[in-house]
Amino acid sequence: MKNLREDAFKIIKSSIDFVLPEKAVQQELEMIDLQDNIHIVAIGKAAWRMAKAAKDFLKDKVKDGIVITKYGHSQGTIESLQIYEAGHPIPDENTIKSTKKAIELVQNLGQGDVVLFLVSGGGSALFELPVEDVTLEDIKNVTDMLLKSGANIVEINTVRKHLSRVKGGNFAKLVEPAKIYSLVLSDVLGDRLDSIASGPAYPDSTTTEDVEKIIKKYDLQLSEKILRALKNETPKHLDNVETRIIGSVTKVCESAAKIAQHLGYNTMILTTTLDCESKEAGSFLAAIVREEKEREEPLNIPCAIILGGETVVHVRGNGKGGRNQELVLSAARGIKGYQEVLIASVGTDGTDGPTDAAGGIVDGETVNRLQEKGIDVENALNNNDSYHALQSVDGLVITGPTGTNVNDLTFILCN
Ligand SMILES: Nc1ncnc2c1ncn2[C@@H]1O[C@H](COP(=O)(O)OP(=O)(O)O)[C@@H](O)[C@H]1O
Ligand SMILES: O=C(O)[C@@H](CO)OP(=O)(O)O
Ligand SMILES: [Mg+2]
Repeated sequence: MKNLREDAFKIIKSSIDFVLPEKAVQQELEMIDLQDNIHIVAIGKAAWRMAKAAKDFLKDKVKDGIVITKYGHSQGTIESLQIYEAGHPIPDENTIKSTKKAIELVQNLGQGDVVLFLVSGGGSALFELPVEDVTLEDIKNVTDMLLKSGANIVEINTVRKHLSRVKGGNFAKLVEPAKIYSLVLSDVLGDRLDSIASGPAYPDSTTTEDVEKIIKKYDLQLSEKILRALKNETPKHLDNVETRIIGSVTKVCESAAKIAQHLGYNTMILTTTLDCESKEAGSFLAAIVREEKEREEPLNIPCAIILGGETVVHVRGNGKGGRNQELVLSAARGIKGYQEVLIASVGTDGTDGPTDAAGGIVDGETVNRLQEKGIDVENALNNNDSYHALQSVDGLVITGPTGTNVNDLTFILCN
């Protein structure tokens, strides 16, 4: 007899453990011949663990360095490195303060110097110094508007890059003439290096014309000042950078598949590029569950169907939630009454939206349990209040910050 819920938590924990950055950072450093006097700059939600792994491996070769991560994501001091925490997903004063410190660290380096740049998602909010005339307040407003617009991360970062002195390759320019080795943990579908953390050390493929299209597409209401600032073009060529991707959503899907197989499920990775509206993804997953229960297609049961990606939410209500929680709550509607089924979805960084949950988990009884509590699923979804709905039926997955960030893992278990 299988315990689907227990298995789901095992799959979540083990597959996230598998994509913690330590091993990947070390493996990559073993292949690069770095001399002494290395300067570490680590940004993003996985910055602390990436920097710790690099320092443990390179030891005294590290001259100095800086870690900029999200609040609650650092785990103490690291010898020779300054550690900062700042606001995410909306940047704050500490974002600017620590970014200035990073610039100070690199701006007077010479040709023989090397910056080891450790990049992970979250970097866009955590690493920022706006172009002239644009204030932190402006950046906060634009970020908030973009995050709620339903724009995907590539579109969001296309706009952010054109307002920044460090994004879109601009940081690499500040590091010149020193060289940058960049190790990147990808949380962007298709591993687009100019989008991950807004590509501070990668030639930017997006243009001011792209920015204009995005403003039109999402009807963004921006001031004259911001529109003027958005005319800044980003660097298209960089000569001082070498970049390697050391982890992505594909890896977490592969590890989830292995664990599910080990637990006795027939397993398939359906996609690693799920990118539609969260609610629609939920409905689609419910349809797959019904197919499994009615016809045992596409897999014989017991089965685990795994998806990776990053869905989007048009936030219109004023509830609390995140894209993974919204996805599973939406899915709960379509699997109502089915026995021995489960759908789970989590952010591998341990935080889904502005909540303390990594994601959510639902089964065939979830909607009935919500009704017993007097919660209407449609209302909760319309108000983007998936967190409180799931909380009332023990449907939240809480892991705390994981120290990695390779996007979202979603899966179905059927027995
Ligand atoms: N109440 C809500 N319900 C669902 N999604 C939300 C809600 N509030 C914010 N979001 C979504 O959460 C996203 C930010 O969540 P977060 O997990 O920090 O993203 P990431 O892990 O990609 O940094 C925003 O893009 C927004 O669309
Ligand atoms: O920093 C960013 O631009 C994005 C993508 O890398 O990460 P997150 O969605 O975690 O903020
Ligand atoms: Mg993201």
